Amino acid sequence: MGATVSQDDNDSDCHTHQSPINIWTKMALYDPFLKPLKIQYDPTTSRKIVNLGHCFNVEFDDTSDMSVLSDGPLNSRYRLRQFHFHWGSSDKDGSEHVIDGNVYPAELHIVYWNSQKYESFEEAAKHPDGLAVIGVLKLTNRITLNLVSLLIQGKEHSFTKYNLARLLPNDLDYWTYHGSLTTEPYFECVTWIVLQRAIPISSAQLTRFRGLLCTSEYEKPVPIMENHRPVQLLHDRVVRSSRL
Ligand SMILES: NS(=O)(=O)c1ccc(NCc2ccco2)cc1
Ligand SMILES: [Zn+2]
Repeated sequence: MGATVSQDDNDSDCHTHQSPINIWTKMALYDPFLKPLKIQYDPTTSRKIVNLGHCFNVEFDDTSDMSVLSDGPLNSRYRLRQFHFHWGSSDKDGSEHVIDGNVYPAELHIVYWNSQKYESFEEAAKHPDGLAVIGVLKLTNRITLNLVSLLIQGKEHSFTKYNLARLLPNDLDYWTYHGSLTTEPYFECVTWIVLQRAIPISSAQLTRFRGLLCTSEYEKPVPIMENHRPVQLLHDRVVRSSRL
């Protein structure tokens, strides 16, 4: 009889840095050496918005260091690749990270890769310091209005001069921990930076998310009702906070 593989192979000892997690704010360790996030953004780098079937991405030109993230918990400069959202089948759930047991209706992920050490996003994703993802809850109408034309999987169209700053709160205090991609291939390559300021998102905007279809033109329409992963075990990790 061969060895039995645990149902969720993330329990095996080589998958102990998975994401998302429940952040118990009272257990987070204030680290005075954490710097403020430095977010440099050039609106001319936004390229297109695309329905990937399980979510939609706003994608950027990441052929040079035009829109970059540095400082914060990071030791390198990270280049902006894309941002996307996670949501639920109702306003009661949807976020991936959970704060003191509280689930939010949706979560934005702004995905950067370490262009100082690695040649490409795909290469960076194979290393523990390869990616940095900012998690935040915020939505502006321009994105949801664009979803109307992205209804079916595979659809995309140009999305230029987008001002990313509209997605971020003024207060950039954050929790940070080492974790993974929250979808396949679940690589443990992400320095997570979860903003402490959650900005409300309207129910109408969430409804438009759920209106996105994961089917193509010729199939029976199936909406992307939810695409958030359950929280994972913290194991030996400590979450640090940029604010006392
Ligand atoms: N939800 S997320 O921010 O953790 C996230 C971000 C990016 C990918 N990309 C998937 C991928 C392909 C090759 C390497 O990586 C998957 C998940
Ligand atoms: Zn994500």
